[in-house]
Amino acid sequence: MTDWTDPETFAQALEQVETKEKGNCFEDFEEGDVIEHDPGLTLTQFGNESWMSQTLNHDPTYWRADAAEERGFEEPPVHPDYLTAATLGITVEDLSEKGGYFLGRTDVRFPEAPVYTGTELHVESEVVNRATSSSRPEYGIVSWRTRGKDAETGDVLCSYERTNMIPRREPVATDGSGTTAAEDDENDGPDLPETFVAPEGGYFEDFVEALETAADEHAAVAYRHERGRTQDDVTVASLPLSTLNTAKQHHNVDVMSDSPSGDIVTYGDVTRSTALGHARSDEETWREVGFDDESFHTFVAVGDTVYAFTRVLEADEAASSDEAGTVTFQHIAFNQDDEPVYSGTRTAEIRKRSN
Ligand SMILES: CC(C)(COP(=O)(O)OP(=O)(O)OC[C@H]1O[C@@H](n2cnc3c(N)ncnc32)[C@H](O)[C@@H]1OP(=O)(O)O)[C@@H](O)C(=O)NCCC(=O)NCCSC(=O)C[C@](C)(O)C(=O)O
Repeated sequence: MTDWTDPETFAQALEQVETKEKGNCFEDFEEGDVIEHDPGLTLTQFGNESWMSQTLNHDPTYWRADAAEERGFEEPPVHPDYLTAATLGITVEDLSEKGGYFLGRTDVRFPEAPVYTGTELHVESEVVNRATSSSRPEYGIVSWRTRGKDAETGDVLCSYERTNMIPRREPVATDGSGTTAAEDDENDGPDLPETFVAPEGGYFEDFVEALETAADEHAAVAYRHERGRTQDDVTVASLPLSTLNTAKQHHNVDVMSDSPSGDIVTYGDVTRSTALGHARSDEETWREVGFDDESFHTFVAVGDTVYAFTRVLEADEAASSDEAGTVTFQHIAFNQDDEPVYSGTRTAEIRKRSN
């Protein structure tokens, strides 16, 4: 009788059998397709707190009943970064489990009303664009518009448009016209302002004052945050799986050894949330309004440290509450070699100093 566990026999069996594949390739997506994602999850206090603790998002509003009540919430709400990561995590099985990297996202929006733990999330996505990659024939580029809804009420809790590199079944011939970083560098040297201004504090008025100072001098409001978070097994593998993100990029070292990164990499939402956590620790955040033009520039892996840099772009008195004003930031996450790994603009309401 055949011993199927004999290594030689088993190796041959492995070669001959069909693999029940997961996920979809570039060719499987058609513009206009709407995909209702079967996985869904309940936004739990444990999931919320694990995400926030590990990404250094320690704003007491999300942790303590008295601080939440002071902000007008019934209890500590779900953090917008965990909500965003969970909305995306649920989509991975259908959209990006096949591999390929998260390149960018824009138009990330949240409603004004807070979301509380216990809410069941139901997510759907529409394919909005498919494009050939001119530099990487084995991949295509796909964009989806995704909506995370309260499964009970149907209210949209988080929406965005995301773009990924997605493996093709068959590589295509390309013109190879992608511009390389070296070519870009040849054209321009750095063009930075002479002076950098940092706000004195973290209230809305501090950002307004810093912008006014910078307007008077040939200057920009830009500063770095001191904290860094070295990536470990928890941030790279555990946090994405806690959002049902099944992308092999984060937990299958075997497959990833033969990929552009050569190793498992941090989930883009962990990298970005960590940098935002550093930035928020130096401000009085009132409410997250949205994010645009988010890009992931290079890989982050176990052992890399995520730091954050902030530019303040605009401040506006108008906000959903008299207690806050609206500030637009550009945040850049960077690693221990000072290489940008993520950038994006963020619009947030920032608390005003009480008189
Ligand atoms: C992927 C790498 C190696 C390619 O690096 P490269 O040097 O080959 O090229 P590139 O220029 O950066 O980008 C390749 C192509 O994508 C295009 N592209 C680029 N960005 C955008 C964008 N926003 N929107 C639309 N298109 C974009 C770009 O224009 C170019 O087109 P081309 O081939 O025709 O010249 C490099 O960009 C890189 O290392 N990026 C970081 C990727 C990363 O670490 N992402 C986060 C982790 S993966 C993840 O979280 C996964 C997730 C969430 O679980 C899940 O989707 O399932």
